[in-house]
Amino acid sequence: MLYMRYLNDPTLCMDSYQDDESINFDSLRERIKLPQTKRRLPQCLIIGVRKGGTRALLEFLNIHPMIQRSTDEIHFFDNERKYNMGLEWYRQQMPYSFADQITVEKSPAYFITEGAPERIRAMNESIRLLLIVREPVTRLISDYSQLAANKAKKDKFIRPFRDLVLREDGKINTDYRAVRVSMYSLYIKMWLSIFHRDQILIINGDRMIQDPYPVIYKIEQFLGLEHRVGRENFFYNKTKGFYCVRNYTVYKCLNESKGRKHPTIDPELISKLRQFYSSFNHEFYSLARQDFGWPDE
Ligand SMILES: Nc1ncnc2c1ncn2[C@@H]1O[C@H](COP(=O)(O)OS(=O)(=O)O)[C@@H](OP(=O)(O)O)[C@H]1O
Repeated sequence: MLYMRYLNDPTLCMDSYQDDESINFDSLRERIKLPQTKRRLPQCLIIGVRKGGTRALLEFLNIHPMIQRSTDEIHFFDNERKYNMGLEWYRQQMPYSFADQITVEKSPAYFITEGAPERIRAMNESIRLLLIVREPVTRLISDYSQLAANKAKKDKFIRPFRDLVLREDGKINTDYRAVRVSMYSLYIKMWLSIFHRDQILIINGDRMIQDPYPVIYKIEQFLGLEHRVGRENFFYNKTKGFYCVRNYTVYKCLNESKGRKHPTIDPELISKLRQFYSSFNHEFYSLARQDFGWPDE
């Protein structure tokens, strides 16, 4: 009965980064299927951007009792093999939910994948999309830090940031994927050609780091949800240097792969990168109908 209450009230579930002593609600939900629940295709997707704060956003949203989220990134719409397994396979990857709950999945690669918007529209043309972006140079450095950390784990050689982002002639190396991902205007165009602007909420990831509460409040409105996530659900953890979440049972921060220390980059190179992104940024503001105010140099 106690578990029934926990399972019925997902405000009590902050399961993706639970420690060993806590109850793992995701796995419990998998084992105890409540009557009236079933796996449903997502009605809301976090489409990106990589290193924008997608995991924090998903976990913050998961505090809401009317939201159920897929803990894993499914990569259904950006992976041919998975896409060919069909929508029924995708549905099976989703958590159990009640009919009035909203299922959310996040895979940051969707944002940059050609064809993903068409595939998503074919699943649900009235889907709600969340895109969280960060200042493009910060995002690039974050992306590099992740790739460097992965190489370090495998004892592989890590090329310096400068060598990857600059070509031999000193121009910005747009062949480097991490550089390209921050050229947001290129990708938002393909989404806006498929979806109505009102179906996409674009979130400022740098602001969410400073104060997650208003961001989640806005998303509650966007998704037509009752306001249920309060300021009291967030607390700033000095050691982590980021906001973490709490409710009746949980007091948790994202794991160490989120909020990595970034390498120090030569300010001249930062300035050069900002200049490079400037025209893409202004085009993005105009398409997004939102001025993010990112520095032009
Ligand atoms: N509350 C909270 N806790 C920890 N980290 C936070 C939080 N809010 C935003 N962020 C930022 O999220 C960055 C990782 O972004 P993603 O989760 O989108 O990364 S990924 O694309 O899924 O790998 C991560 O980037 P790095 O700082 O480079 O690690 C964080 O800056």
